[in-house]
This record gives sequence, C-alpha cells and structure tokens, in this order.
Amino acid sequence: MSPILQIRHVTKRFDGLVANNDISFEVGEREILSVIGPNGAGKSTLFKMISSFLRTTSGEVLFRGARISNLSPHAVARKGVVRTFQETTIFRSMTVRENVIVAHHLRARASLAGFFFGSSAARADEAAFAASADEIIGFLGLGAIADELASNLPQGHLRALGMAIGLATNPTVLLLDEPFAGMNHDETMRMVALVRRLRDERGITVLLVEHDMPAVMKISDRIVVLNFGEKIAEGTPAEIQANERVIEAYLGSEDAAIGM
Ligand SMILES: Nc1ncnc2c1ncn2[C@@H]1O[C@H](COP(=O)(O)OP(=O)(O)OP(=O)(O)O)[C@@H](O)[C@H]1O
Repeated sequence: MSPILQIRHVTKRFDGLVANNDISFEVGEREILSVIGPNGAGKSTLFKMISSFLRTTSGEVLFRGARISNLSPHAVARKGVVRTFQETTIFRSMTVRENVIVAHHLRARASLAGFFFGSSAARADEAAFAASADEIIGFLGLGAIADELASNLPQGHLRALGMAIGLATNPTVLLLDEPFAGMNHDETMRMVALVRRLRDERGITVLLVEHDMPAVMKISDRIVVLNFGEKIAEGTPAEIQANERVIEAYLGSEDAAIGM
C-alpha cells in the first residue's frame, strides 16, 4: 500500500482541551478508510485539519509526500484533497446542473464573476464545464433532476448534489463528513454503492467520518477509531469489531453498539 496521505503526530488543542492527541496513520491510494468514534472523540476536528480548515497545533499531514497541513483550504483543494461541500454552499435558487457548472468555475481560472457577467475566459470554458457537469450528473444518476431547482430537492438528492459539487473540483482524495446521516436503509445502500464507484471507476481515495456502523463495516477497507482525542485502534472492519478497547469505548457512549 503506497500512502497517498500521511497523518503524522497530529495534535489539536482548543485552549485547555485536547481534541486530537498525537494522531498518526496512513491512507493508501484508492483506499476507503473510515474514522469512527463516540460523540466528541475528535473526528471532525481531524477532518478539518486534513483539509486545512483548521491549523494543527503540532504534527503534519502529507499528501503524496508533501506537507499540506496549514496551507489554505483552497490550496489543499487545488492539490486534490477535497472535503465535500456542506449543503449550505449549494445555491438553492439554481438548478442541479447550474450548481455543478458553478462549482467548475470555482476551481478554474475564470472567476465566478466571469460566470455571471460573461467574460471571454469564462465563455471559453463554458462548453467544457457544461460537458463535465453533465458527465458527473450522469455518473451520480441525477440526470432526471438536472433541471430541477436545488430548493425543491429532498435530502438524499441534496447530498448527491453536494457530492457532485465536490467531484467538479476533480479530487484525488475525497473527505466525506457523515455521508449517510439522516438516510434510510435504501438511501444508505445506494450511497454505499456510489462511494464504492467513486473509488472503483474514478480512482478516488475516500476518507469518511460516520456514525452508521453497519454502513461503515460494509464500505471500509480499514477503520481508524478515536476516543477522547486519542487513536485507540486501526484495522479492518473485522479487526475493529473484535477489538476490546473499541467495544469498551462504544459501550460507555450513547452511540449505537459497534455490531452489525
Ligand atoms: N472550535 C472549537 N473550539 C473549542 N472546542 C472545540 C472546537 N471544535 C471542537 N471542539 C471540541 O473538541 C472535541 C472534539 O470535537 P469534534 O467535533 O472533533 O468531535 P467529533 O468526534 O467529530 O464529534 P461528533 O461525532 O459529535 O460530531 C469536543 O470536545 C469539542 O467540544
């Protein structure tokens, strides 16, 4: 396994509180790795440091051997390490297709202002972006709702649109923050299949933070477990399910049991 991401001795302190303490692990190219742990374990904080939305207190994150921690989030995204956009970044008054096209502009040399006011650079990119947007929309199975306003979409489709916006930035590593939250069983299984296709058909390495244990066990090649800011385990789903420290951590929490 050649590591595409290396998390090395990463620590984050918020005043007196240690949200992540000396966390180290590696992520292999085209791996699906989940970070799990009870509420407040430090998962989101770790994700924010990997995507550089938060600075590390100490330690570093390397992407293909080069340090990316503490660059701007935009610079990290341009290198290909992309956190899926939260739903709040979806333009509700635009259609699905328009949202995905705008996301292409956000990563390209043409400015967003160019998109709205029709600069020549923006016009030159327009056809390529529209074609790429349609390809992504097709890949995610959103073709039937491409011309639907985002404000009319149900939760499952909004989540898929968030993923389409992430894909528009052409990621090498995609960080998914609770991709199954609020989904019923069928929606979750569709999203599991979709995440697998991101890896299998587009070669994307996927890191996810998730509380839905059955989905995590189904989708992950490997799992890293945090508890109270510490990494307490790392291994395959079968290894994690049998790990005493993990079982203990979950028994003492409000989260669902670690079983399937
Ligand atoms: N900006 C912040 N300032 C101060 N403390 C913070 C900040 N962000 C997170 N924390 C604290 O850091 C700890 C870890 O929080 P984090 O959100 O990373 O946990 P989590 O594992 O993602 O939790 P959850 O599963 O509930 O989302 C918590 O005690 C939280 O209160």
